[in-house]
Amino acid sequence: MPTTIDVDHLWKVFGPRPDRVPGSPLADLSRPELRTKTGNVVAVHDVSFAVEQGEVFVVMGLSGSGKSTLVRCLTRLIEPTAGEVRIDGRAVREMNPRQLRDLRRHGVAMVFQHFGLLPHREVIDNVAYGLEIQGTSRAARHKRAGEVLDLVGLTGHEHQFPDQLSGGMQQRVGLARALATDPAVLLFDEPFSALDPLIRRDMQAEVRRLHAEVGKTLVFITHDLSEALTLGDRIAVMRDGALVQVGTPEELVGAPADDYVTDFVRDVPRADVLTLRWIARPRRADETPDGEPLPEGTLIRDAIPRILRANGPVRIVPSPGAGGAGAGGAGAGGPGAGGARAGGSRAGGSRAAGPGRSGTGVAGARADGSGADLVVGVEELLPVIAGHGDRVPA
Ligand SMILES: Nc1ncnc2c1ncn2[C@@H]1O[C@H](COP(=O)(O)OP(=O)(O)OP(=O)(O)O)[C@@H](O)[C@H]1O
Repeated sequence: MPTTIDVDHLWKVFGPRPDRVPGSPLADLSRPELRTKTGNVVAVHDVSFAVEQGEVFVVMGLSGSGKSTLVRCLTRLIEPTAGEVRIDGRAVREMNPRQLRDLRRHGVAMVFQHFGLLPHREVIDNVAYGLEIQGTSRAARHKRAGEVLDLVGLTGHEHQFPDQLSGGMQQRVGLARALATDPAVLLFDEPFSALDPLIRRDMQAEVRRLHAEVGKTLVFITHDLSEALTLGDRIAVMRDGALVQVGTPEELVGAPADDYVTDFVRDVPRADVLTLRWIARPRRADETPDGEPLPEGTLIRDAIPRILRANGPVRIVPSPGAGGAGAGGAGAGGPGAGGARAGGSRAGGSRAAGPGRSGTGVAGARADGSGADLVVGVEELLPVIAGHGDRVPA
């Protein structure tokens, strides 16, 4: 899969003489120490990652961890202090003002929490705004705006004004406006955090549906873990400007890189996120598997009744199209299901996919040469169902 966004050792330092911080001993100071000593804040701290074409990449972290600054640096809405960003292979920091304008008009669109709609323009003209700036004729831009309004379920509302719509509908207009110019990349900065929970869930479903339909590359900021797990093919967890871990929902929940990530995922029901590959083990010589085998990408939650009913362990087989022991994919039906996309990240703290317990789980079992005869029995299920499966040592 081609890389759409490539971020390489990116820094953003606010305050006086920011250039002196990246790569110097000052960068090792804590945020409060650095602020006291120099008046600087490192909002983005030596961050590297790659987003593949068509991927939904979520950036998650507590308030102040640097999510917004990082995402704004991608199109230089905030000027990075050091490092490189490439979008579709083009070095963003080397772009001149005209190239940068082109990138923002055609290549990358943003959807913000505050919808940023123009209050005195009808919905259709809000959606067509980006096309108008591009110089598209009125008829052509209205035609396109009508198409994307249909895509987000707002046909019939073309001639209303934004304040005549609910918050959820206004955010759909924001989505339609971002889609109208057919950008390759959509950046979402906490777009749904002002919406009430039910509408928020609707909008998350809408984003998943649109993603399946239009196949754009999405970068989505949230501080909400369940939103991250619902939407993300991969999730990058930020703390104090740095990336702590980049991984699939399954990797974050199954193998949190440190206490910060562990705290984030503590209350996630593991059986709802982890798949059978996480707990599969080699069959013992005295065991006879029972019943139809289960694909390794099956969510543990969905396999529980089968495994509990079986007379003996159930054989685990590769998921269709999974390509063997690539344990990085979310697998069939998992949150953020969408194939093995764990590769490509150079983030510090990112773990190899798989359960990390030697001899257990698909990756471990195959790595120790025990062949493909893997099983899951009741004894593997119990720790997960009880909610305290083995914690992976750091
Ligand atoms: N213009 C600025 N000048 C100085 N410091 C800034 C500026 N913008 C952001 N910061 C600081 O950079 C750090 C990262 O801020 P940022 O807004 O990127 O975090 P965030 O994770 O997006 O937070 P939130 O979820 O609250 O929006 C914070 O400590 C913030 O105070």
